[in-house]
Amino acid sequence: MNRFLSPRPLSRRELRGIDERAAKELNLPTLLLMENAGRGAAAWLADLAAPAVGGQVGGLPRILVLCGPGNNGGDGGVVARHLDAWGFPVRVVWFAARDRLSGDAASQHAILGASGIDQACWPEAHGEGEPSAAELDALVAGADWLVDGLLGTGLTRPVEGTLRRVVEAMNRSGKPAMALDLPSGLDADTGRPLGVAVRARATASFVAPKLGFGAEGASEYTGVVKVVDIGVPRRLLEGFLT
Ligand SMILES: NC(=O)C1=CN([C@@H]2O[C@H](COP(=O)(O)OP(=O)(O)OC[C@H]3O[C@@H](n4cnc5c(N)ncnc54)[C@H](O)[C@@H]3O)[C@@H](O)[C@H]2O)[C@@H](O)CC1
Ligand SMILES: [K+]
Repeated sequence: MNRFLSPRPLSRRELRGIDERAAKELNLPTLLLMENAGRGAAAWLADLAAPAVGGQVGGLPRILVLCGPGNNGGDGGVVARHLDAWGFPVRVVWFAARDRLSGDAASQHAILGASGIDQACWPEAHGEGEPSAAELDALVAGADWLVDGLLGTGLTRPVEGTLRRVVEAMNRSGKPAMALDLPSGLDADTGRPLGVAVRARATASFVAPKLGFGAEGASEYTGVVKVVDIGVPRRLLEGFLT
């Protein structure tokens, strides 16, 4: 976390603009930004989930990372790899068909596969069709902490179908969850859920807080918010720094 400069809350458009500039102008691969994002979130989660534990593998809480089809899911893959390297029992479930994953998310899926980390794509593992509430309840029941890598700033419409059922199961479980970038389903600009949204214990917000986090009732979904800096140089943040 950056104790020095922190950007003001940004809109979804401003955020995606910074992401694009970082990739285009700096020739900074988005995989590197994703690595910084996931590593920062994982380090915070390790402190939240295992505050007193250190140095031994036994007894670390079980982490279930739930990934969506895009780069928010890719962030989840990075979180899983770092927590696994620190000794946490980790499982990753992608709620997207393998051939639907592309770009950085597909890279992270391949890296997890090569790392021998327990991961599955729901459609392949459970057949087509919507997961049932009971199946999802059983999945999240086996975890102590959940990581929400379903949807980030790519959210463009109310959460429907499978992802809606996953969000509802996460909320029903009462398990503590860390949201990556923002709680899945929360509109970054209004701070209101689009249909449904994850009620997180903590939100690791990349680059800057989202405009909507200050809205009435948004903290029910974000929980405690921390900004995780991902290596965007100050020049790209000029004009946004408090
Ligand atoms: N671009 C970058 O440089 C970085 C992006 N990062 C991550 O990338 C995220 C944005 O990734 P993406 O643009 O791939 O999008 P997301 O991963 O947020 O969303 C994935 C896809 O879900 C689909 N979708 C949108 N609304 C939906 C809905 N209601 N129900 C079901 N599917 C829906 C869209 O096709 C979208 O592309 C950020 O929130 C952040 O977590 C980080 O890795 C940091 C670096
Ligand atoms: K999320």
